[in-house]
Amino acid sequence: MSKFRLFGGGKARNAFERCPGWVRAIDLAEDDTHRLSDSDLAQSLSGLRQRHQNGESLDDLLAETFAIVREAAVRTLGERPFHEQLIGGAALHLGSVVEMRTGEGKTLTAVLPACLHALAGKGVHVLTANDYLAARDAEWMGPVYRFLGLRSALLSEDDRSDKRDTVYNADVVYGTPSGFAYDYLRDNLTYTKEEVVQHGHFSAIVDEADLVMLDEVSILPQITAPADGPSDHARLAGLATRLKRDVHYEVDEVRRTVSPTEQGMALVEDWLGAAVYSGDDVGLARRVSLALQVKELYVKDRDYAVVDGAIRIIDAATQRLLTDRRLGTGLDQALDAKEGLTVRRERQALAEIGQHGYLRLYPHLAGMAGVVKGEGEAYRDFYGLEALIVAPRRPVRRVDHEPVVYPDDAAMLRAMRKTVDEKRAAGRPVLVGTASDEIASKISLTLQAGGIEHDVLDARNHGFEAEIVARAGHPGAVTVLTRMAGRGVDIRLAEPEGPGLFVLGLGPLTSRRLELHLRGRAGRWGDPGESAFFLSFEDPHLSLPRPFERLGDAADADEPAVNRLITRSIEATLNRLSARTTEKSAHALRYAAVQEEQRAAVYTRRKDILTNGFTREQVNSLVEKVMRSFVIDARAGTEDVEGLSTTIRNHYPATVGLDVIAAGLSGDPTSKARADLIEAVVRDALSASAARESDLGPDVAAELRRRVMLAVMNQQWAVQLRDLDDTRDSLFLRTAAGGDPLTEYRRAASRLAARMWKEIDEQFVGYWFSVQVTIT
Ligand SMILES: Nc1ncnc2c1ncn2[C@@H]1O[C@H](COP(=O)(O)OP(=O)(O)OP(=O)(O)O)[C@@H](O)[C@H]1O
Repeated sequence: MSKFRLFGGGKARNAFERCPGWVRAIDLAEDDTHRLSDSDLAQSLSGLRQRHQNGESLDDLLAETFAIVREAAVRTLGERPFHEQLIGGAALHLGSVVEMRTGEGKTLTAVLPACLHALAGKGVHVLTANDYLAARDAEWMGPVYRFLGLRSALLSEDDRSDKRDTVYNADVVYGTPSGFAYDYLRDNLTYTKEEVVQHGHFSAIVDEADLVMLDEVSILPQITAPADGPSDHARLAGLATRLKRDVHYEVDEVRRTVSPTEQGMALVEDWLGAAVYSGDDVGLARRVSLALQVKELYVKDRDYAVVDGAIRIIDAATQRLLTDRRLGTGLDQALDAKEGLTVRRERQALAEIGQHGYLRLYPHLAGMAGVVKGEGEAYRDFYGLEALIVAPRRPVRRVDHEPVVYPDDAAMLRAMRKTVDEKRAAGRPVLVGTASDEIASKISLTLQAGGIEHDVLDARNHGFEAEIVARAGHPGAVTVLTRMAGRGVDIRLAEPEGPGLFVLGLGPLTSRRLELHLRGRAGRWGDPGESAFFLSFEDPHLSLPRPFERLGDAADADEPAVNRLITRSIEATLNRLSARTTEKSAHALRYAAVQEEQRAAVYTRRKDILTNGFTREQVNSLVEKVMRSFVIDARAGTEDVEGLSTTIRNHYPATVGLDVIAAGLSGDPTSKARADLIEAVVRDALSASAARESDLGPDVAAELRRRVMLAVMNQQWAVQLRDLDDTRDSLFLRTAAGGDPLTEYRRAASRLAARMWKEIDEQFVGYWFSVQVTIT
């Protein structure tokens, strides 16, 4: 029996204690399932589905299901899931984040809980890092599902013309988080329930969880429309260049905020001749903030590049230029202005949800990753999930060498060429990887200069060429990898008894996880293998203490520096980098939570209306509520008589005369006169509503009530998203003098939410009476 280790505990630990029992039961069932015919095997799965419907829990059905799936995998793929995979699958079922080393077979592992959860008939979503992996896994595992009579489908990000409702009818859907999130957002902008494609959220299994659940939490899938925003970005960019860091504003690199000092605020207001910080125009305050943010936090050729007169964002992890990646409303425009380019038209978000927010919609959520160790706390904090390590099936035989540091990049590359040449000459397949595009291209040039033939696996579109992967395991083959290409590349040795793959990683340092991913390309399945890492003193992340800098300078040009202190310094750098990433994510999530809560409220209400309609009674009580508040909010005395009369007339065809209004407003809001006026207005509005109903006829009225309410909610939610964004960014400015921006933001957000709900009610009433209906 394989061992598995746990950190965390409590309830999770009790549940995991069942794993060994399950594994025994699955093994015991093996002979029986083995004897079943193909069709009987599929039949027994549908029998389990029936039993689940009759009340047996998924826990109770786990062993039988896994036994059937195991047999199906043997018959279709010729692969029999190992104990480690059974335990991994059970842990996924229990909703944890499972560490299974690269090559341990996570793809097949996920099929076990996916089939189990498919018994519930509510759809299981398997999410992975990119389209390529989703397509590969869906196709690869498809035969197992088909064999068992289950439907599996691929949700492709590229091909949006798919019949998506058919995709979601499948038992198991493979896709990317943003692909799923996009459909969720689209569903929440629809007007009829027939247009909705997702059948709710039940169970999600996330592959490459480290990337999807931790690193990319703040990726924000959005549906946008052009907005007509003010375009003073160019002027504000000019202003930003005149302000001085630490005099007029302060920068927090980790939180990625820029806050003006008192002196700075005074200067800005003076220049603009407007009260930027009074809170009246949060939009302007935000644009000032954005101008400062792009000035300080977005560095040209590190974070973005200007290509053919347009901004292209550089992916921090891969150093690759991203096409179509935007930073977010306002930021892109501020960046255009900073670079003196034509400012793009602003777009307004109609709907958005962070990847984290989307994943949290699933009551059952589980993840798997090659490395989980060290990140248990983040999974717990962000998702409330426990982390679990499944020990590798065979001990890793790979020899990992400590990183060594060369005086500069050129020396590092020369050493790389020498090492590659030696290993290749000895008949070993060699893989050279780096996180940086720049270094990757230099690797290739250096190898070329040395006459060393090689393939480059650069996964431009997240896909890699199968032939290159196939060649990569041959003796003497040299392959250069960029980071993303490392994910999921499965290099098989052409000579399993040979010395194994040699992996050489090159700086700059990024994260321990990436390093382990790269090293993990070698020594899979207990294969022999070896890995080494070369860095250089030019590495921007590597802050070595002074003596070592001198050591680097003084050293013979090609002599690497390696000693305990350097190793420790590298460790410290990696720890710092990962703490920083986690802190950034945590910070982003604290803010996102505010929006998430409001979105949940809006979408819940919307879903109710989409499914049940917006009834006549609901309309009436809304009409009553809105009229009541108009009358109560009006001031006593004569001054508001005209005002109130206009307000109510703007909302429905009122017949209440000015004299009645004047009489009603003669007392304070608690007076008898006021109560009478409320009653008169409400009665008048309700009878107008009844007339409207009968003019339209029941069917059209029902349709209109629903559509108007949904349209108003769509519109107001878009306004709310913009206001929340503006508030968030301008608060850094307003709270610069003190106070906690998050607390301020929460407070402001709830004020905005109250305003939004009130607007929704009032706008609904206005439209309900005024929308022209043409029946075609
Ligand atoms: N039970 C099994 N029996 C035989 N081969 C298996 C089994 N499970 C998985 N494999 C093989 O192991 C290899 C690695 O599988 P897979 O790519 O799913 O690993 P992984 O854990 O996802 O690795 P990575 O972290 O690199 O994505 C594949 O070639 C797969 O066919």
